[in-house]
Amino acid sequence: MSATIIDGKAFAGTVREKVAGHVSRLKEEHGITPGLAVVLVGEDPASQVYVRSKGKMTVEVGMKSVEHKLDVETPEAELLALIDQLNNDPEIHGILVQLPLPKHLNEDLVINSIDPAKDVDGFHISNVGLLGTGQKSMVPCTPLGCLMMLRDHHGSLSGMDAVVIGRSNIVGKPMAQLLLGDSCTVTIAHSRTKDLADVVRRADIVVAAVGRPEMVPGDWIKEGATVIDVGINRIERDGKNKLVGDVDFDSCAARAGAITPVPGGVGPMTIACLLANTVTACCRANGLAEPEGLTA
Ligand SMILES: NC(=O)C1=CN([C@@H]2O[C@H](COP(=O)(O)OP(=O)(O)OC[C@H]3O[C@@H](n4cnc5c(N)ncnc54)[C@H](OP(=O)(O)O)[C@@H]3O)[C@@H](O)[C@H]2O)C=CC1
Ligand SMILES: Nc1nc(=O)c2c([nH]1)NC[C@@H]1CN(c3ccc(C(=O)N[C@@H](CCC(=O)O)C(=O)O)cc3)C=[N+]21
Repeated sequence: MSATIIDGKAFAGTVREKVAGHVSRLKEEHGITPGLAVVLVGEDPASQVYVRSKGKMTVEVGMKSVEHKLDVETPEAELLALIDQLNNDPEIHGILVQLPLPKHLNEDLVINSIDPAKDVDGFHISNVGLLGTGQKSMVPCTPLGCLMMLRDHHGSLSGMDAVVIGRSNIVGKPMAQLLLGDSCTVTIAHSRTKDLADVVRRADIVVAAVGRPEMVPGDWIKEGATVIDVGINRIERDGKNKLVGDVDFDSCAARAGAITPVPGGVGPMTIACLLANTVTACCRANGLAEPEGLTA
């Protein structure tokens, strides 16, 4: 079997077009411009790539984009003061603090100081709790992007066996919640999982979010399964820098029914969902009907 390649880049383009439509409506009918603030502390290379393309796309869909780049040694009180200022700024509807933060900063404290209504990453403890109990929340962008691609490909996910490899707060756990919400039978695997190969072989849907280049080989994949590769790993091969995922693309594509590539899969959807969440937050903040099809 030769897999369908799920084109995340193209799908993200259609999501951004929808977002742009809502942005122009908000501007014309209500005189409101959705605003997104991104806070970057220090110079994590992965985060820099993300911030760059995010800023460009925010402006492309007609939103206001604000970037705060802080020194790597910024004291916690200063970061918290900036977040407080953004929480109280009526022109800012979404706040994203790039992770990971430098070691001297308490990540939980920082994230939980963001106004949950402006927490477009969906990492605040209130949003995590709302998602876990099936209530309306801000949904983390990467898992939301994965869910949109899965729904688009399969229609209903009800009753499917899903395995999520990775249990981080930003990808693995919220991904599992969303799949459960769509009535999958969900297994969360991690570094202590016994016989990962066996666990993955049972799955109709495999979401790999590990951070280990090409660790999932094709012979773990059930014939016809859908493979969503969240991994973003920079490696050197044949003297060249290359971006690869957490699955071995060629051997997995040979067995899967559908698979997302890296680059051009989950990454662009993450950014599109960030913009979607900002429009959703803006509508909610202004008591307006929120866009359909842009949330979980
Ligand atoms: N495309 C996108 O938009 C995004 C991509 N990413 C990428 O996704 C990947 C994962 O990110 P993130 O969740 O933040 O990573 P974390 O490092 O926070 O989590 C990795 C998870 O993988 C598990 N793990 C590690 N080694 C193994 C192993 N040998 N077998 C099984 N499980 C293992 C860990 O288990 P344990 O808990 O036991 O340690 C952990 O739960 C990275 O490549 C990252 O760059 C991240 C965010 C967005
Ligand atoms: N608070 C916070 N929220 C995040 O969502 C968050 C974060 N911190 N820290 C870093 C990770 C990583 N991340 C990516 C998003 C898009 C691409 C992306 O668009 N990738 C392109 C390739 C880009 C390239 O060429 O390097 C692709 O896969 O096609 C990558 C990585 C979001 N993260």
